[in-house]
Amino acid sequence: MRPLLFEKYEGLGNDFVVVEGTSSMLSTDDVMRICDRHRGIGADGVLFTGVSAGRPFMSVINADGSTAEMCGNGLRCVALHLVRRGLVDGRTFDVDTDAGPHAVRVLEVAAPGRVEVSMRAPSLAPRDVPARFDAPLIDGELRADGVVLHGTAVSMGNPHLVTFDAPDAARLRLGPMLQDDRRFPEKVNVGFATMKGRGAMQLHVYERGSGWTQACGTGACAAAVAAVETGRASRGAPIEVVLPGGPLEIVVGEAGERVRMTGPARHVFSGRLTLPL
Ligand SMILES: N[C@H](CCC[C@H](N)C(=O)O)C(=O)O
Repeated sequence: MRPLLFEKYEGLGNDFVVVEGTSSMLSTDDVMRICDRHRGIGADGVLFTGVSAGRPFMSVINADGSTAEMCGNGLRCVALHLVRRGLVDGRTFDVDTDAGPHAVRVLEVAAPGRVEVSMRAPSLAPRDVPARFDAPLIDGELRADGVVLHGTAVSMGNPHLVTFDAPDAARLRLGPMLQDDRRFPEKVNVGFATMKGRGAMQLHVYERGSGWTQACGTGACAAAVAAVETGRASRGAPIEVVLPGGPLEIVVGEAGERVRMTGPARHVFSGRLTLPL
């Protein structure tokens, strides 16, 4: 039996258990039980954070125990946590993630919990997503379960497939199906977007390893990038991405530049549990 101190956070209803330490602290079973909304705390994932050798870090484990390279809503929650706990100086700092050498940059942690971050630059290269296509998938035709739709594959450090033309009636069926599509060897987060003019969209995301969530930060970034790459939105202009849990403001920079995401993060409660649950 071992105690575990944790903090519960949420960003637009995408909720996380935040633990100071590394992901080696918990087994896959621990994470799954912690995230279980009936037998545990309940969360879309567990975030591990702290400062190592003077560098803030974040690691992400999904509710099903799978590892994710990046988490946008989680990053805002971790940024708020690091500031609340006095583990970083000031309001602007870099955070190392498992998405490779380019740290993401927290630009501002403003009260009450409005956080602006500079996400790493997106990539549409199939090898980066990763995806089994010969060329970048930009409004490329896909067939799934007898439905013909068009999708754009984007890496935000984690893999995303965004479609603007999936029939609403098919969305609930297509989300889980496309998440496991064999063309995405590490599975994929699936975003179903509907443009509302050039500066706004509605978005529902079926997340890899967590299912339908109230919000997906990297999904909002990927959908904004896909909208720009397919001519549905403009670079440099704010795009309001409205998710079931609320809106995020995304600004897509020039090609190869970072994507800015602004939205809320909220500390819900502190807790202590005894493992194994
Ligand atoms: N399920 C995602 C990680 C969490 C992403 C999402 N919660 C966000 O805010 O970006 C994946 O496996 O890539």
